[in-house]
Amino acid sequence: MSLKLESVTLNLAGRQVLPPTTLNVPAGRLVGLTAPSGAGKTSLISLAALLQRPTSGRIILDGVPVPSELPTARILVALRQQIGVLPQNPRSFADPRLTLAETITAPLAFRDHRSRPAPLRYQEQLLDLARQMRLPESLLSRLPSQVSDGQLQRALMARALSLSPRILLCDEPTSALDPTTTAAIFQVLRAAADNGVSVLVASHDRSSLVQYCDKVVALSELQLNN
Ligand SMILES: Nc1ncnc2c1ncn2[C@@H]1O[C@H](COP(=O)(O)OP(=O)(O)OP(=O)(O)O)[C@@H](O)[C@H]1O
Repeated sequence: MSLKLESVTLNLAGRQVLPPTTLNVPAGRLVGLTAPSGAGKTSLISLAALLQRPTSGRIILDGVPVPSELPTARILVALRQQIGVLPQNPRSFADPRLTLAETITAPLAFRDHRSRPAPLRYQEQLLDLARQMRLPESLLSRLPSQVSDGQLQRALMARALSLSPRILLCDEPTSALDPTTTAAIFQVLRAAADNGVSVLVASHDRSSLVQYCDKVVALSELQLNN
């Protein structure tokens, strides 16, 4: 599913935190995004994830603009379920009461209208996702407070992949990882793109972006022609 942000802006607390920005991530492409701290990369990802509405501009999925009037909650949920998001700060995002197994399978439980996480029902997918993310099975019963930042980051990446998204948005996916695990994560992102997923990766690790991405863009370049 292709993702296009067309001259999107975001105002928060009366201030423009994202100036007009245009970005295109075609289906099957892995696009890297670099930006200085505070330039608006997290804001851009939250717009692309349909977690916030742009103040102006349009978001276009597979050529179809997302309505600027809030679509019904059901349509919005259906669209969001096609978009996997790895947040920048895993520690503040993860629910401290859920085990890694519950965290990873929570989107599957939500999709199936379960009121509680049910990792045993999704055991096969859980083990497959953990394997892809190089997470030992023995960690899956632990709480976020009982694992390292890098292990939690990999669990949240597994969560982002759990619904087989058609768009994947990753905010600093390897900030807490060693070089070997970083390479493994980028290989997973590469494989997702090769399977037709549109992948956007924001990272300060420019050398990994250059090594694995089809294209690396600076946020400032996306704002020049608007
Ligand atoms: N709720 C808010 N209200 C007002 N300003 C905000 C709010 N959230 C973020 N900002 C401001 O918006 C700008 C962009 O924030 P954003 O989090 O998108 O930056 P970023 O590029 O992801 O930065 P970093 O790499 O440091 O995480 C920053 O200057 C920030 O201070």
